[in-house]
Amino acid sequence: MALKPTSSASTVVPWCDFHGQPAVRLVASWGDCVTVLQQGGQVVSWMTADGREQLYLSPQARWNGQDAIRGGVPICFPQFNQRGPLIKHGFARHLPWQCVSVNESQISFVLADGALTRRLWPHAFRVELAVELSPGALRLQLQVQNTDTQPWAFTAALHTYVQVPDVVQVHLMGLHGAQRWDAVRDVHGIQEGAARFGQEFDCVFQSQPEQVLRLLMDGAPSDAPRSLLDITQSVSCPQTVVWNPGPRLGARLNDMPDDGWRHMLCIEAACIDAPVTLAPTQRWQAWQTLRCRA
Ligand SMILES: O=P(O)(O)OC[C@H]1O[C@@H](O)[C@H](O)[C@@H](O)[C@@H]1O
Repeated sequence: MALKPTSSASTVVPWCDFHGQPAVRLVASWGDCVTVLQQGGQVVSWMTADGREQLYLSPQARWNGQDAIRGGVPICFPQFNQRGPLIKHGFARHLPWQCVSVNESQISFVLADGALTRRLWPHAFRVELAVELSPGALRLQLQVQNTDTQPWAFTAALHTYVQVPDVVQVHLMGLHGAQRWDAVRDVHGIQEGAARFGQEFDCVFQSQPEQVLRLLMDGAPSDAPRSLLDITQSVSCPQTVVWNPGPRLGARLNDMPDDGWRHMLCIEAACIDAPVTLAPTQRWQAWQTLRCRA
């Protein structure tokens, strides 16, 4: 699974090096900047013009070109978590993707089936991730196409790691009244008020109509402005997964520092409870947007 910069013939790709791995960095004219790794088509940095990094990336992430990278926005495809026979969260985050276009505000990467993926999952497919910058905002658009002659089914998620000053101080609003499955306790219920963190948190929420999640990061140092992030997702993602390992599981994750759990919160646009079946040529699209409101 050697990672070599590849791109389509018509695109001149401004490759850069990111922890020894090929990546593409886009700096928009207004100063926001995004970096997408060839491995997994994974966004690994989104820095707004004020110089703030908005995504969490573990300082102990493994940069060997194969292991899943802890942070940024891993793409889970064609399987979410361990809900099927494939490796956890599917193979897409482990493989080299191809950069197919770069312009002043957008980078697109593609993963298509090949000999390796067909050994793991015997289907022809094309997955495209478009990463788009606008001032203070990041939009991730995922398109999955069946390029096979038979139907097949998948689950998927945009597994976004948001960087937070201190997760214990964070309020995640916008989920009040949502049905939730608490995967840590295996309990179904309804979310009351804002979600708060401090212990292992792993919940699948049923998305609500017009859902806007608002992350209020109170833990910023007192001289820093109070910061807010709004997160929306397409209706094609009927679930939102919220994950933080907390101190005990965090200490067992060897690709994360012991206190790493305090600085991240995963908010994932997900389509996982019912697999999507695509007929030949059919496409499915999903998106997630993150918007800073300082
Ligand atoms: O360690 P991984 O494979 O990247 O997965 C991290 C987490 O991803 C989340 O999406 C799941 O809900 C958790 O159950 C899981 O532990």
